Amino acid sequence: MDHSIFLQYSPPNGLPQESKLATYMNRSTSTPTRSLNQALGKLSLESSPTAIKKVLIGEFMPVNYFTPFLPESPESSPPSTLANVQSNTQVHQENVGGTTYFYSTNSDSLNTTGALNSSASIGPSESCLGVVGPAPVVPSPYAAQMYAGTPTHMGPGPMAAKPGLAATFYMPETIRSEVYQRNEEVFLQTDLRQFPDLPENVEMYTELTPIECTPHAMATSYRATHRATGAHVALRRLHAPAPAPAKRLDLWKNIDHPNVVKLHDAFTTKAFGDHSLVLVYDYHPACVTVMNKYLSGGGGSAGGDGNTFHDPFSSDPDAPRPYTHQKNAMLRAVACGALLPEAVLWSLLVQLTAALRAIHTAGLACRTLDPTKVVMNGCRVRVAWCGVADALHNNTNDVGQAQQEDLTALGRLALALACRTVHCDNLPASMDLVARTYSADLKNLILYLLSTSPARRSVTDLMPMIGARFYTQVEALERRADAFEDQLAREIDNGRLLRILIKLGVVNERPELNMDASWSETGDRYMLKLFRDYLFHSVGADGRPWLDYAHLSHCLNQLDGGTNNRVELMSRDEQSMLVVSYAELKHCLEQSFEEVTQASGSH
Ligand SMILES: Nc1ncnc2c1ncn2[C@@H]1O[C@H](COP(=O)(O)OP(=O)(O)OP(=O)(O)O)[C@@H](O)[C@H]1O
Repeated sequence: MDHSIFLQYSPPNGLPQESKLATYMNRSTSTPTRSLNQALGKLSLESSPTAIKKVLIGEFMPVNYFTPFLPESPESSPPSTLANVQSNTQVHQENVGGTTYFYSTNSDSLNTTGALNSSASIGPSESCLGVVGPAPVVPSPYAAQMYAGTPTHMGPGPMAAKPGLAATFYMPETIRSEVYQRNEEVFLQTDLRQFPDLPENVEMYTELTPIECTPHAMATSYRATHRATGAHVALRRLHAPAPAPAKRLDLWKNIDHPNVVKLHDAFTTKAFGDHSLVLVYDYHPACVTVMNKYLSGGGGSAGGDGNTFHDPFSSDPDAPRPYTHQKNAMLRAVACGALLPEAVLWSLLVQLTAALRAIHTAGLACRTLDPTKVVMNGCRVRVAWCGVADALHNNTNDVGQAQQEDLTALGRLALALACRTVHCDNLPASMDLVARTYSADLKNLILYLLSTSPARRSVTDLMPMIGARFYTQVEALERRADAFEDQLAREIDNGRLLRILIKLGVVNERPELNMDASWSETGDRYMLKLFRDYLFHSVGADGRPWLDYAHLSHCLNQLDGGTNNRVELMSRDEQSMLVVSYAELKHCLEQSFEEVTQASGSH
C-alpha cells in the first residue's frame, strides 16, 4: 500500500489534518492546560433554582406528499362501512309534469340516518317513501365532513396563521415553507456536467452530487439516490480508509437514534479509481452544520438565522486572538443580543446528550463531536458521519478514554455556543460571560464537561443539571406532535378529495372506451357527467359562474363517503332532472373507474 497517500493524523483524534474538524480540535486542544486548571480552580459548581423557560419549537416531521395514487388504498375512502354501496341498486323513474325524477328503491340508500344537513341534499325523507328494509348502514359523520377542524386543545396558537375558513383549508405557512424547503432540496437537479469525474453509479447508488463545503483529499461527501428504492442517502467516501474496521461499523449500524444520523452500510469500491471506503447514511434535506448556523458568522446560507455574531477572526483560525479582542468580541455579542437564548442552548444540549448517551451505551465513542459534524434541520440536532473516525483510523486508545474526550468535546461545543464563537480559548473570560448571561446550571454543566479531574465522568451525570428543562423539551415535542397530527389529518382529507377528483377526471368526457364512442355519455357515466356539471359548472340566476369552494368540498366529501343525501342533477337541455343519492353516484363512479382500469390493463 502506498503510505504517501495518507496524511498525518492528529494523535488523539485520528483526524486528517486538512479537515475542518482537525483544525477545530487542534485549536481547542491548544488551550493551555494550566490556564484551564487555574480557571477551573477559581470557578465552583453552584446550585441554583432552575429557571424553566418554555420553548416552542417550530420544527415538524416531513410528510410524504408524493405517495403514488392507489385506487384501492385504504385511505381512498373513509374508514367505515358506510362507504359500501350495494351493487344491486334499483332506480325507479317517474315523470311529473314533463320532469323526470329518479328514485332509488334500494333500502340502504333510502335510509338517511345520520345524514348531514346539506344545502345540496333534497328529496323526501325515508319515512315518506315508506320503505322497510334491512338494518341501515349508519353513515359516520366523518364520511361527509369537510374537515374535522382544529382540536380544541390546540387552540388558535401560532399555527392558526390564516383567519376563518382559510385556516381550516391550508397548512400554516411555517410548516409549509419548511416542508417545501426540504422537498425542494431533494428535487433540485444538480448539473452533473459540473462534475465530469464523478462515476455514474457506485454500487447501488446513482446521481452522486457533492455536498461538502470544502473538498479535501481524505474524504468527500455526496448526496446520492438508491437505484432500486429511489431513497436519498448521504455518502461519505473515505479515500484512504484504515483496514477492516468492520466490527465497529457494525455496532454503528445498530444505532438507531433521532439525534444520530443513521449509518446504513459500508462498502469498498473502485468506482472512483481507487480503493475508497464508502459509508452510507440517511440523507436529511436542508441540513446545516451547527458551525454554519451559529458559529461562523452567518456563513451558512441555508441556516443562517440572521442573528449571528460576526467575529472578524473567524475567517482565519490561525490569526492571533489577543485576550482583549476575545473579551471585547464577547461583550459586543452580549450587547447586540447575538447570544443564543438559554432555552435554545438547553434544547441543543438535551439532544446532544441524548445522542451521546445512545452512543456510549452501545460501547462506542463519537470522537468527532464538533460544530462541523453536528447538523441541524429545523430544531432537530443530529450527530453526523458517525463511525468515520473509526473507519479512518484503527483507534487504538480505549473506548472509555474516547468517551471521556467526547464529554470534553461536548463541553467545548456548549461553551462555543454559549459564547457564540469558537474562539473560547480564554476560559476565564468565556466562563465569565456564561456566568453573567446564563443560569448557574448551564455554567455548572460546562464546567463539569470541561473538568480535567481524574474522576470518571458520565453523560448520565448531566441529568441533574438538565433537571426540569428535560420536561420543557418533552412538552415542546408533544405540542409539535399535536400540530403535526392535526395537519396530517387534514392532508389525509386532501388526499381523499384528490383521489376522487382523479377518478372523476378519468371517467368524465372520455372520448371513447373499448371502441365505444358514446361510453362516457351513457349509463352510469351520464349521471357522473351531470354531477360534474352540477359541481363545477353551476351558474347563478344571472348566468354568472357560481363558485363556492366550501360547497365543492362538501359535495366531494359526500361523494367519497357515499352518503344517502340526494342531489338534483339537471340535463344540459334542462328537459330532465335526475334525483340521485351520493351513494348511487359513488357506485357509478367506482364501476366506471373500474371499467377504465380494466381496459388499461393496469388493474
Ligand atoms: N446526513 C446528512 N444529510 C444531509 N446533509 C448532510 C448530512 N450530513 C452532513 N450533511 C451536510 O453536508 C455538508 C458537508 O458536510 P461535511 O462534513 O463533508 O463538510 P465539510 O465542512 O466539508 O467537512 P470536512 O472538511 O470534514 O469534509 C454540510 O453542509 C452538512 O450540513
